[in-house]
Amino acid sequence: MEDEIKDAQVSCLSGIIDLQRACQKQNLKLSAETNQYLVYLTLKKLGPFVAQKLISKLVEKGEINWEDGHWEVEQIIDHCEDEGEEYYLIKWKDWSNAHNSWEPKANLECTDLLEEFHVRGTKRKFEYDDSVPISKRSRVDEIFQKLKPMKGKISPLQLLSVSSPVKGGKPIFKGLIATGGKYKPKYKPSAGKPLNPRSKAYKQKKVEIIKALKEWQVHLNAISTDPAGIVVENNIDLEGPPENFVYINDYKPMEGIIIPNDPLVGCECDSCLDNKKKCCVTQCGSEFAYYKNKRLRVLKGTPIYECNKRCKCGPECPNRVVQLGRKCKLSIFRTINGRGWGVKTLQKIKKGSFVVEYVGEVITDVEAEKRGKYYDAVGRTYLFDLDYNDGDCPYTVDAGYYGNVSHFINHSCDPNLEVFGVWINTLDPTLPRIALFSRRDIEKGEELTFDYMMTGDTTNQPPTLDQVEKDLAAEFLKTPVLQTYPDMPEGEGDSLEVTLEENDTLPELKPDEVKETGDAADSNDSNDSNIPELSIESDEVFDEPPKLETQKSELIPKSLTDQYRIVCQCEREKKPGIEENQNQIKGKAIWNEQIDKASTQIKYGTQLGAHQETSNELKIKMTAAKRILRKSQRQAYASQRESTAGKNCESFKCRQNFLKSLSKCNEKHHFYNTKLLKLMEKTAEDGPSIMNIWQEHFQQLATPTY
Ligand SMILES: C[S@@+](CC[C@H](N)C(=O)[O-])C[C@H]1O[C@@H](n2cnc3c(N)ncnc32)[C@H](O)[C@@H]1O
Repeated sequence: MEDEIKDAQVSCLSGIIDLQRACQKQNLKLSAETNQYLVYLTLKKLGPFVAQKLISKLVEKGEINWEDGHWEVEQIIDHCEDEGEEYYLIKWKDWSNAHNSWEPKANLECTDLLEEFHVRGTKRKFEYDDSVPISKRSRVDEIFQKLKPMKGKISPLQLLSVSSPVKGGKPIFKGLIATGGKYKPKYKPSAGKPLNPRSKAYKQKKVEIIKALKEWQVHLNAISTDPAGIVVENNIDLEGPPENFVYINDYKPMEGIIIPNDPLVGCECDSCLDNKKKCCVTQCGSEFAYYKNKRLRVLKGTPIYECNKRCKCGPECPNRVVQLGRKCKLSIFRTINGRGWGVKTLQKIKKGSFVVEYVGEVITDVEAEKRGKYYDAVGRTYLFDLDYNDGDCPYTVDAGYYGNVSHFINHSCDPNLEVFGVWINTLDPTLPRIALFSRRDIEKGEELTFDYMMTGDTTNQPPTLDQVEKDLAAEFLKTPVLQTYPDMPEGEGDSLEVTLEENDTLPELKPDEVKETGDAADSNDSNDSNIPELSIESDEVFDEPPKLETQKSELIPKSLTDQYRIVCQCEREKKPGIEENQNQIKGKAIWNEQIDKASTQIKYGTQLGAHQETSNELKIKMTAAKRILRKSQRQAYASQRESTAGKNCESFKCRQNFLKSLSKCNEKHHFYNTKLLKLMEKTAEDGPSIMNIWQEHFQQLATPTY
């Protein structure tokens, strides 16, 4: 099951988009270097075709000003006609032949070169060396090099925001569709420039689109035989119903392929679930796939055999699930980040539930090879290899032209759906049905996704990111942190063991409370190389303590370190005559060191937050950690106030609390830094040098020093 998708070219953009969006939300600005790196990653993920298309759109919109000559025609190489429209194959100045593109005549202003081409005719053909195949990667690198002078001026989101619907094929823009001249244009160029969303024409068009989508929705529901309905929504752009797409309910075999539909065996059970061992499933050598509630009980990769039309059991049999159709109401919606249409659920889905079947044309491997090349060229993929039979894969499902709602389901590296091969009335091992089940509980409104590349472990459910985070947290919570504080009163123990309990949680903060620190905004414009030297100035991080009437001015703490001294002093005042002994001095040193480190962690964490970490959750936790420190600070003041007022000195308790809070804080920071490191590693893949810079930072920070 390793290569279900032929020539899959889809990489997940979600990470980059989420990252930038989260940054925007928190008013964080990426450094120019980081931005450039993300642009590079985005271009790489989009591939040269789509990347060029989006860049051209930005050029058209005037958001990018190429230096003069960037899209200058160097030579006209070839000419063709398509549906009455004339096209020329252009070699662009300063771009390699890999970027040669077919352009409609109307786009060209180089009359001299056109004349010269026609005079020269086909006698003196332009020659270029295409013996060395130019990789997509190197073409992306070339585009990136051209964008480089605009350092920081173009962002991944900006790039994706101009991505537009692809209707059956691709519109041709100036300097687009770099085919290296190998494919001739098949599609007419799009008419005119995109409409201004505020214009009357746009609104009028929108009304038409909504009407067309409504009609399409009615049409889909009339054809669909599934028990649950389909809704169509587009609140994003002017994309109407897709052209060249026919809704079907079952596989549509291409000419020459026959899908058998008469199983030789069926079961005779009264109750299949109670009679698992004798049921047809076990006879087929597999496990009973479902619980009584019809949810999955088998691991990813297990073949599913359902009771078939020869079986005696009725539709209520727990072993009839996929064959009863989709029971979950879904919506085909327009994504906001350049991924075209997507599918979301309109109701909660429990883990292990059948969601939808992947249907399409069943084609031969030879035909799949051909179509794969085409899909590859237009940067889309709908091919699903039915290679469940030990590598033997005579058939592929193509949902590109014929399909159901699953045609619109997008890819994710952390998907919520899992693919299973299901055999019902067709028991041919090379012709399973493809069913998508939920990998976890899915909330109403969540987009449904599956991993096109099917790269995960085929025997065990791969842990979700969420699970990984939980494991990481559990790891930290498990390890007791021993804090030794030698300066303890007798009887209280010479060491204080601070262990975080499972249920020890940081105070809940609402996202808007995050703003209160202001630290992130301070470092908005800095980049990795100019993280300022750290100093521990309490007023930068903590509240100004309340002034005490009875307090001597020199006792007003300026920093946490000072605060500790006050606590010590307060201790001494409680026990006059006791000199500061070696233990106390040592204890004080440890104390100071801990406070310094905690503050450094907080400041570093905040700076990281400003640079790379954009998770709102992290910011909340950071603020919460600071709050814990502030709270202990307040406690220290309170106890100090009590002691100076001659009341029962609570300073030990206070110090204990303080220590506990600090330890908690340290752990949390260590946890989040490690988490950040993991996240960054996950995003890094094969990124260039900036990754190393980041990793160095993270490695330093992730090393527990206390
Ligand atoms: C099976 S279709 C999914 C529906 C598609 N979005 C549409 O509008 O028809 C697969 C195509 O959607 C796009 N796509 C799907 N998942 C994506 C992702 N995570 N990031 C970027 N593009 C994606 C790619 O163009 C891919 O070839």
